[in-house]
Amino acid sequence: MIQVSELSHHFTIGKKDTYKEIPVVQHVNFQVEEGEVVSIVGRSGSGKSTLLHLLAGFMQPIEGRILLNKTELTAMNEEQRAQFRLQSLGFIFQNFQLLPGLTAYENVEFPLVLMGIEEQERKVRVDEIMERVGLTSVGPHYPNELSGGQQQRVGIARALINRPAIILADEPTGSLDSETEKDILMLIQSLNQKEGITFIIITHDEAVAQAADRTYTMHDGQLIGGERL
Ligand SMILES: Nc1ncnc2c1ncn2[C@@H]1O[C@H](COP(=O)(O)OP(=O)(O)OP(=O)(O)O)[C@@H](O)[C@H]1O
Repeated sequence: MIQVSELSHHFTIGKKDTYKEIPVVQHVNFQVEEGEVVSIVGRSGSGKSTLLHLLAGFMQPIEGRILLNKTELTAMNEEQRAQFRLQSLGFIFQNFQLLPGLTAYENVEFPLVLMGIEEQERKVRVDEIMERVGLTSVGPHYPNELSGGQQQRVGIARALINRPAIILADEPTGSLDSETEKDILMLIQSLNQKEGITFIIITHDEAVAQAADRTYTMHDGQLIGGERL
């Protein structure tokens, strides 16, 4: 389902004459099967978020290939990647990244507006997803009127709204207290088990890492481990 080969990326920092290349992802190879939950752990600055952003097509790697469901993401231009993301991927952020001027309902609905889906169908789909993640009563509320856990449920509902086969999550429980973290973890597990959604989750959290089928460790831009326990 996900096949990554020889993926490398560096950032360029500094001024024109004295610029430096900082390698961040180095010759990463890995595969994820349909329906797996894979976690990625590793020290701060080891390159985890950069790897996930490459998988989401937010940016293009310097080298290497990413195949998502047999589609080569790395062969697409920026606009094609954005379109592919909108149609086929979900992304969950640590700090939720909700639009503050939109209600919870409108945040979840937003990707469908971008996809040009008409209002009647949008309503059916948003209502169904909101119910599934336990958000029915908070639809009219703005993000700043919601708890952290509720905001993350809105983030998850938004990630689910395009019915993606793959969800990428960058520290999805990193801003939550431990009780709320458990709720969100259970929601992720139930989405995986009931709907077969594949998850790749970056985490610092032991409980989240342990709930995964496999765990990789990112170390200085390289991915190690990942064996099935
Ligand atoms: N846009 C950028 N320009 C220059 N350097 C960057 C950029 N983004 C990230 N970096 C650098 O790349 C390295 C890896 O960053 P990344 O965010 O991928 O690490 P991480 O493992 O996700 O860290 P954390 O756990 O703290 O989120 C860091 O040294 C960071 O400073």
